Amino acid sequence: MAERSFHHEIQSLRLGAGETFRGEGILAVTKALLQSGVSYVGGYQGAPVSHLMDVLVDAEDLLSELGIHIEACTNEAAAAAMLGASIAYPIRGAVTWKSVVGTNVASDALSNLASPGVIGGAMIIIGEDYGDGASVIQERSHAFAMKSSIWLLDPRPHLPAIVHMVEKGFELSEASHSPVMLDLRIKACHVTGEFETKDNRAAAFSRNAPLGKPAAFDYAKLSHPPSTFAHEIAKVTERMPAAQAFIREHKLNEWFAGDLADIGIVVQGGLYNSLMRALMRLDLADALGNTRIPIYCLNVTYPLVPEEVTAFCASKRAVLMVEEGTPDYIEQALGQILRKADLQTKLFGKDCLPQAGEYTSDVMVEGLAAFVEQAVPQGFDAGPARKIADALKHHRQTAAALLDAELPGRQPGFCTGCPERPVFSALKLAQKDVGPTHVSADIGCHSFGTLPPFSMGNSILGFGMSLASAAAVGPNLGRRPISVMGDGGFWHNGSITGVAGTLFNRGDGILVIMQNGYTSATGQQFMPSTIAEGRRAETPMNIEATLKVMGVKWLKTVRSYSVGTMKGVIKDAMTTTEKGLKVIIADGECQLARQRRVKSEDAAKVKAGERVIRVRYGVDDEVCSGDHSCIRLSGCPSLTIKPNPDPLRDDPVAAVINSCVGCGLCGEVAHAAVLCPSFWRAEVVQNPSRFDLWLDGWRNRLRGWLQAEAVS
Ligand SMILES: O=C(O)C(=O)Cc1c[nH]c2ccccc12
Repeated sequence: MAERSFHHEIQSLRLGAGETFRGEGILAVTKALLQSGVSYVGGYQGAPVSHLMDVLVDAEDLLSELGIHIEACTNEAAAAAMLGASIAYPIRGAVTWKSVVGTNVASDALSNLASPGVIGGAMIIIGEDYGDGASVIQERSHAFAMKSSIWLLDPRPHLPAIVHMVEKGFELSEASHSPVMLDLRIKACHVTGEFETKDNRAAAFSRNAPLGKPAAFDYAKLSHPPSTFAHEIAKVTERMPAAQAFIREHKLNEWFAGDLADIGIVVQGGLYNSLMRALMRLDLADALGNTRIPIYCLNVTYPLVPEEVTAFCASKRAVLMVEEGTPDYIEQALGQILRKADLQTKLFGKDCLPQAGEYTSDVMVEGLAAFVEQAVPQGFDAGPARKIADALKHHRQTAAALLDAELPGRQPGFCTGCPERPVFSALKLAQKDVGPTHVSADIGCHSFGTLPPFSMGNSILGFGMSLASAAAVGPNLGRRPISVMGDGGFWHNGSITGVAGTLFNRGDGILVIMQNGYTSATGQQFMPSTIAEGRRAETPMNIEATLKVMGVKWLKTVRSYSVGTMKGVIKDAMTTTEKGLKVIIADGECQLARQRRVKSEDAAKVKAGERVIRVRYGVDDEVCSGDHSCIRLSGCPSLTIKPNPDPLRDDPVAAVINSCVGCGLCGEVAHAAVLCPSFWRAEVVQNPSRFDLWLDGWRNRLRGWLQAEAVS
């Protein structure tokens, strides 16, 4: 169902003792969970951990053999809540989501989960969506670990290390009675490699072997006062020391020796590979992992183990803390540890490396060069390292200057045939007539409406929060704001924070719900109102019916490709004298999901000799005026330009390329904007019927006559 098929990975999940798993980091985690004897998994998909849920959903058969329950949670708070109750039992559970945003959503449940103390290991696998490839705001998840006494595992991106930390993570959770977070950066999720597998472990208690009775009632185990006061003390007096002892005894943090022994580097485990690459480029390490500067690699970034820190630093004149993002929590903690131990080791960190932004190997090359220059290790000349760093910087600058002149920008945008594109065309056209208003954007594929050619959105907030945010703008703007939300966002929280809130407060405004049937941006997962693959029968939730029951009176469902109708409905919503929330459901299946579905359905039909029609659009070169309004209004990747074949005209003409899926928007937009008669529509018929062949014969004959007429 989702974006990718995981057939291959699912086979790998069955590997036993002594075999070799090959694949991506995030999928190695799934195998590690099975080896750890979890009783359930849950989560909410999002980059870069979507695949963790997807592969487990696809591996339903294996999970039921092992008795593992899987819950596709409606949001991250629901996922955290699962752990919050299961910690009272001797069962292990793992949940996953993207961070930092998902952690924000989960934070209420998370605080409560972290209070009473854990019996069965509780693990949260967070996809740290930070850095150049990230899709959300840039903040650190580290703060959540610190404030809630949740231990933060940050394994170096190496499959055996990641798997080891999953397995040890559960033990740590149980030994210290605390939840743990396994923090996987984008690079760690996608790093490929191999590890030696173990047999999967069925849990002692699971769906196949139920506990049978509830936990004994114990008020002291409830995150409710006055128990919470005791929990707060237990966190610092018992759980933290137990965690530190476990981390030390099981050597979760790693030491790598080097000959420049009077300096050292402390690094977050997740940054280890980039650090090694940077050291290699500076001739300070080799490809086999041998380093000249000693490294203390923190596979657990919270809590720190002060004895380990002082042992590493005691013989060193200077250490560099390589810690990504802001604030520099670990560097501050190192400073305090050194000070309290009265060590004179000089501490470098954010003075050599940037305060903000991803620590790529390029960034680290510069920071390391600055560090060795200032730290002056004995018997070492920092000159060559500085030279290499400068040469690399110069090389990058030269390349950037050259590229800047030659390469056009390539913005991300809607897919070919996306049902959300026409809604923005209609919004643009409607605002031309009734004037501009505040467009409250949201998270999802529709957030691409904020980019050219639409460039619409005066604010964009968290997932499902567009309508809630419009509550402050509407009354003060004097115009109805338009909030855009996906069906994914509606179920994630918009139905409550937005719709219920607006109705309750008798707010006046417009909500456009993009109903495409999936949480598309995260990889086309199913959600409560998904109707694909017969889901309606199983989960009969329906947005239209839900809105009616909630009390929405002004409610219209419009086919999203009908630009003219949509424009009219938006204008009505903007101008009607009727007060209150007006909801427009823009209905159109995610085209990526649809193409995947239709492609296999059509292939089967063609094979069976059945008649199959594909619709294609094109532009008549002779009619196209070359003004390209169609491109400006649509932005479809299949709609482009080509040289004008007419030798008497030099303007390029519009052209539809082969990736067209026949959604028809180019024709529709032209119609709604009263622009252009140059679009044609064709039907490609496979396995034609006798009627098709007869019709085709007559059409050919007619064309022949007309051509003969034109020539004579
Ligand atoms: O998958 C992504 O990249 C997303 O941004 C989607 C998403 C999943 N969970 C969220 C919680 C808050 C904001 C966005 C998301």
